[in-house]
Amino acid sequence: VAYDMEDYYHSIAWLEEAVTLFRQSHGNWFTEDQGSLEDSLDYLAFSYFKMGNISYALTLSREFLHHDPSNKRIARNVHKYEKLLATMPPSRGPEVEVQRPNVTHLLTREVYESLCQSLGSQPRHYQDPKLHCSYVTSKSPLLILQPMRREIISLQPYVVLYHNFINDLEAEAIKRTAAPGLQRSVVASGENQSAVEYRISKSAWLKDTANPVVSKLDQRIAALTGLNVQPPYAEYLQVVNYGIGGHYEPHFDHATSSKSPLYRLNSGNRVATFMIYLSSVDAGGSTAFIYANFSVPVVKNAALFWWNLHKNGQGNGETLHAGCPVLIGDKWVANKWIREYGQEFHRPCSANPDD
Ligand SMILES: O=C(O)CCC(=O)C(=O)O
Ligand SMILES: [Fe+2]
Repeated sequence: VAYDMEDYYHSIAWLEEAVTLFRQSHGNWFTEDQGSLEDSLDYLAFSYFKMGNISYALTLSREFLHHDPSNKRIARNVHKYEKLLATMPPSRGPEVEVQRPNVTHLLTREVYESLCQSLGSQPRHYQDPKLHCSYVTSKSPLLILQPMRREIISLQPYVVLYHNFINDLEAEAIKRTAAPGLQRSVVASGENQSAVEYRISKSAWLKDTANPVVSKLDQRIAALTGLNVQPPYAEYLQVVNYGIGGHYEPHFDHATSSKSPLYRLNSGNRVATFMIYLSSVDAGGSTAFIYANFSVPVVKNAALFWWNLHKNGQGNGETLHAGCPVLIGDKWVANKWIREYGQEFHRPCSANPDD
């Protein structure tokens, strides 16, 4: 993706790693998609050439020819690089420094990357006693019989983590039911939906009839949030699977324009998100809240809940969040998006923009 987008800063980092691994494997490295040392050298040499480091592009291309002397295109490149170097004044000091691209579509990149590289939020309860853990036993019989362990992660925006919301058997049932229907995830773009490079995962929608576990989860979500999760006041359960490198760059879950397909005439905007972690992940994959400046590590079987809208119906800009790239392992989550309509008596409106 980086190479195709001419983001050579990132393609060089990935390809350097690939070339190193291929070199160390002495030809015994088999990749799923038939990648090879020669492929990586080819792309890496061209990335360096584009960044102006011609002498290193030449070194890498010669290494390529050492392995595959018959490749005419690379032979022509070697010739071209030699000619270029001969006409260039001898360089002084280090070669051209590779600059990090200034990605306009992601102004929040710095914070996003640093939150993803940290270990996730650390307990901050000593800073603010309101950020505490407690058992939730509201009037619901479900919760009286089985109190839920709630950790308040942030007050503005309001984000809480319910530990052991689901059990291992239920999580397996959800993944097993969703697996055959998984398809490349899409996002709302303009008035349509499309696959984009900033959301890399597969997903499937599960109706409550797909498996009895789905309706059990619906009941539990309703008991905990006090919200109406009956269609059309909530969406079906969206099960998402991220592989290595899978991610979802900073975004809002709610519609920021009434033209967005996320905005539904019969149910309004997405008032809240209830996201269940169906797996653990060996490294990476936290959920990062960019403006609020914290990240939540993947806690298997826990569920994260937050309000996307203020009580006056406006989107809460503080909820900008992301699914960090998975580095090792794979990650499964299930999203339940709850709509504005149908909640009139469960979450009354307020004119106060701070509510
Ligand atoms: O995977 C995550 O941690 C976040 C997912 C997310 O934000 C989404 O699916 O809308
Ligand atoms: Fe999201």
